[in-house]
Amino acid sequence: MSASTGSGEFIVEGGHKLSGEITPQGAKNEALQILCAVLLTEDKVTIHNIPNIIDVMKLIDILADLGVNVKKLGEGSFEFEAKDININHLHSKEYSDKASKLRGSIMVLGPLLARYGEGKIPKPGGDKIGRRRLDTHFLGFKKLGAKFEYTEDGFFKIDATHLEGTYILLDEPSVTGTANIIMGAVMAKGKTTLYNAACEPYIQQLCKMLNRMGANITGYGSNLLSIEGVTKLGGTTHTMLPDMIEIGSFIGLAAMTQSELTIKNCRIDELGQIPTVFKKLGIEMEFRGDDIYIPAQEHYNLDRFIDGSILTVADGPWPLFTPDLLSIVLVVAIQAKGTVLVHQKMFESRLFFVDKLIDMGAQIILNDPHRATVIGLDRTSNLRGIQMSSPDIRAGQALLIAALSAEGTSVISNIDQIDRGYQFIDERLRAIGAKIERR
Ligand SMILES: CC(=O)N[C@H]1[C@@H](OP(=O)(O)OP(=O)(O)OC[C@H]2O[C@@H](n3ccc(=O)[nH]c3=O)[C@H](O)[C@@H]2O)O[C@H](CO)[C@@H](O)[C@@H]1O
Ligand SMILES: C=C(OP(=O)(O)O)C(=O)O
Repeated sequence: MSASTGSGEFIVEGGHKLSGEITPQGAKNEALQILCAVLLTEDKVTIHNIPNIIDVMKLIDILADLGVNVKKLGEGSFEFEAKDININHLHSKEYSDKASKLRGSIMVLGPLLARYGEGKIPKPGGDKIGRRRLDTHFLGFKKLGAKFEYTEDGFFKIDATHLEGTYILLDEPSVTGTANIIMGAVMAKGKTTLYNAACEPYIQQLCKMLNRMGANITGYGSNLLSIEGVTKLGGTTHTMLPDMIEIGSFIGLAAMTQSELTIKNCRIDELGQIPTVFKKLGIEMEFRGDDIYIPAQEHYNLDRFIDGSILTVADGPWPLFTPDLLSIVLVVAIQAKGTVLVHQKMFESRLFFVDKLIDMGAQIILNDPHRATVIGLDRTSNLRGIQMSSPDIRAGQALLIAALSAEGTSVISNIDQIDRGYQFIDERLRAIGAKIERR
């Protein structure tokens, strides 16, 4: 499968205002869950609004290798039929190589366990943003009756002849862990109660899809799920929500580049705290139907807390603010008026990219690996274009936003870190006036 890929670099000429409309792609992290769920039935599953990004295309490739019949119906629309799965493929080098390239591949385990009683995966890839443990997944599978082994050659293996529903208290509300355990439990015997479950819109979408396939899940949207096992699931049609992380990134982009932008079809009702947090950064926005309109703003003032103390923006499991947008918040604060503490609680190594922003002229203190204080420039000086490498998907997008706002030319290398999550980003930004080239 081909994606909007590229190794290579972006050459960005900063300092140009953008304008017009931009439409968010389908949600990356939802797509990774939904695609794995096609393994749960031998019937046809049609999925729309699949983003054309590296991680998603890699996962579709893995499904095809496993024997899923994949048919492209149109842009972003595919039909999947998991009739004859070749479970032996799990032991091949090809599977091992491909599955270790992305985080989302871990979610093939739940469906394979539910349908075939076994699953195997190498340590999955994804962003290198600190320790990313997988314990929650396997604690859940073990509770359902599976045997778990971490093999000497670095594979996570699960086996179960019989899965039985039970009460599971998750040690943390892991997003992919919750999705995996739900998919493992949908066809287990009896009732599974899952407490301290993640409840991101991604999980809610997955549960809605599974229910349409014949599952019996209640409580999604909260941290207490009840799953009555069924014997079989059937086909369905599913449409991905717009990517809320892209929406947040575009809000940040508009503010930093003083651009008037309309972000189309945002499903504002599913955005949780995202608009509120950007409003706390002083960014004006108007909801026009389901579009978010952002006027060109030369200045924006960071809020303070009611008692006048300095604002903190921190992440947390949904419905708290998603960690995937903190890098964008950080970059937006650079040109705001005021001071903000950005507190990345969930990941240990996601803030180190601030060094590059400091090189560009930003006023930031990295207090420790989890916290950075940004002292807004309020446009008293511009960022300068520099040469930099994109360390992870969201830091990459944050650096791109910084580069678009900066004076002069920036070169951003390692851009498949950006292409991993943002579909044809250079083309889409050029369409609203950005001077960006891929080489
Ligand atoms: C493919 C995919 O869907 N990736 C997303 C998924 O990753 P993923 O499912 O891998 O992330 P998890 O939810 O498991 O955990 C993320 C990190 O937060 C920590 N943690 C988690 C819960 C908690 O209450 N306290 C805490 O500190 C975990 O230990 C871990 O370091 O969810 C993350 C958290 O929203 C997002 O950043 C990733 O983009
Ligand atoms: C951290 C992210 O992705 P992944 O879990 O795939 O590394 C992300 O989408 O911001």
